[in-house]
Amino acid sequence: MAVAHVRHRAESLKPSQLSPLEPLGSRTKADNGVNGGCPFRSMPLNLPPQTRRELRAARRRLQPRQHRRHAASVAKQLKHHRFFLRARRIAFYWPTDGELDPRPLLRYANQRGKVCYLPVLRPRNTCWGRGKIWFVRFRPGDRMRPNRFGIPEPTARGRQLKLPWNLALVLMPLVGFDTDCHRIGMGGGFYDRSLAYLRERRSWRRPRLIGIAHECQRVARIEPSPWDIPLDAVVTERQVYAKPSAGDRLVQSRIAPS
Ligand SMILES: Nc1nc2c(c(=O)[nH]1)N(C=O)[C@@H](CNc1ccc(C(=O)N[C@@H](CCC(=O)O)C(=O)O)cc1)CN2
Ligand SMILES: Nc1ncnc2c1ncn2[C@@H]1O[C@H](COP(=O)(O)OP(=O)(O)OP(=O)(O)O)[C@@H](O)[C@H]1O
Repeated sequence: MAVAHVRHRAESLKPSQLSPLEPLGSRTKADNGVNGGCPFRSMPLNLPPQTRRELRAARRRLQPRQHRRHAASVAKQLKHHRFFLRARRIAFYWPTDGELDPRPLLRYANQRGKVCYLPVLRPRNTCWGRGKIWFVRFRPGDRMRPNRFGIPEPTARGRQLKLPWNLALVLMPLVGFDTDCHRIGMGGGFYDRSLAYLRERRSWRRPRLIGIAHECQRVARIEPSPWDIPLDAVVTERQVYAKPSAGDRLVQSRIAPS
């Protein structure tokens, strides 16, 4: 329903901006953007601002009942996911702007003895630089204060702070994703900057990264930018999208038409 609404809105966009907003299920397999049938084959992360706005509007249009159902479904799938089961320290986020609500899973995780964190924009002047996030320990009921974007954050004073390499799993909000687990965020680059160390030191401790989204945030294809950190998986109310393995990519390139 929400997707149909997006399609209706999309009709007023320029042709080059149409396809990422269309439900992929409405196209034939040959036309789904993977093999060139899609006029919008790939989408750079430095998107036209209008595309980000449309994707954000799509998730905001979901009804409260749909939000609850999606949140419950994602929690149900993740409770049994091996990354969640194995992780002790897990970063969540406080939902804003129609994002899928991870708080049912947060409550469950807290009951199961997991140590939960929320992102906080650079709480102090530290060597962990500008435009990055810390992760602050959070228990349901803790005091919160809005950050500069109006998103509630736990107050950092006296709380345990963690950097990403101390976490086992980071659940990430997103604005758009594709089935290769590429992510478009709000455009601040906070997660990418905070995880940039993973590009330089591959053997460095790496948290598992799972994007959480509504199905209506799926786009045909995102061309990753050089700073983009790929996710291990994306979970929606419908399914878990796992990052294709190197083996899958090899097979795909062998069968792809030259
Ligand atoms: N729930 C949640 N928490 C999060 C993020 C997120 O995406 N979701 N972030 C993910 O990185 C960080 C915050 N990043 C954000 C980046 C831009 C905007 C935003 O609304 N920008 C406005 C412009 C506002 C302005 O310039 O003052 C906009 O795009 O309209 C919000 C959060 C950390 N916490
Ligand atoms: N590792 C990095 N170092 C410096 N700048 C970066 C890095 N990663 C991203 N940026 C900058 O951040 C800006 C926004 O990046 P991008 O559009 O990928 O953000 P995003 O992933 O959508 O946002 P967010 O992570 O906050 O949800 C880019 O213009 C880029 O210049």
